Amino acid sequence: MFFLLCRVSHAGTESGLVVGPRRNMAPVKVVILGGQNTGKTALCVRFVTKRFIGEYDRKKEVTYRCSRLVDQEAVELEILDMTHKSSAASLESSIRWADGFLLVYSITQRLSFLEVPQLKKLIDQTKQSLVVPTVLVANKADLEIGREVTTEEGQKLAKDLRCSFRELSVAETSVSVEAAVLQLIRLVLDQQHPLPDRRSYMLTVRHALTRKLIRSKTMQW
Ligand SMILES: Nc1nc2c(ncn2[C@@H]2O[C@H](COP(=O)(O)OP(=O)(O)OP(=O)(O)O)[C@@H](O)[C@H]2O)c(=O)[nH]1
Repeated sequence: MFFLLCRVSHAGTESGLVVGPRRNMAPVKVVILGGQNTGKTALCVRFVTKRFIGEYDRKKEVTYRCSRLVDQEAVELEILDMTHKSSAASLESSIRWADGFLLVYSITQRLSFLEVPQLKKLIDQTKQSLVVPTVLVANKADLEIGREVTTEEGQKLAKDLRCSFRELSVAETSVSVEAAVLQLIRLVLDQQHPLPDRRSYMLTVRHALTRKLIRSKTMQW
């Protein structure tokens, strides 16, 4: 039997690496959203356990907890796996809770692809932001014979919706799943705590604007 609530620890001084100071002590909160049977649970389980388990007896939302080393920082993760049956209220509160999103569709189900823009709109509206860390995941790439959505369509949609894009097969390998989730974590961390050079750029812009404002006020007086 598979345990729905897992804790897998990969943090610490794995491989003798020195873990640097954390940019973020709070867990990074991720929600997985998408249409029915797109492989959301399979993706969560693959990420947490590295295993692909074909069928799941799951009727409600499940939160997985684990940790990872991301760029030599230990990061705690909470991943909420939504079902396609989740109520609108629960969907909205989950979106409010999350820091980042994995939007999953299946390349063999065009309908799941067509549902993505609506979900992204709901995320943007609920978060009241157009820069919400999001990775669009095109799953089931192993089922080429049943493909209904091209890679180019996926890439274009991701660009239109301001998301990163990954086409992968949860069934085939855990490497691409790991890469997709880590990409999302980096997007979240970078948004929460911009890199020093980006921060100093922002400060330069702010100082320049302040100087301009002071000068224009001085001229008015
Ligand atoms: N061939 C293939 N099958 C996959 C892949 N990922 C998931 N599946 C299968 O797709 C089916 C649905 O997977 P789930 O993970 O239960 O999908 P879900 O999105 O969580 O489903 P809901 O409960 O409807 O929300 C299962 O039979 C999985 O084994 C994949 O990459 N390739």
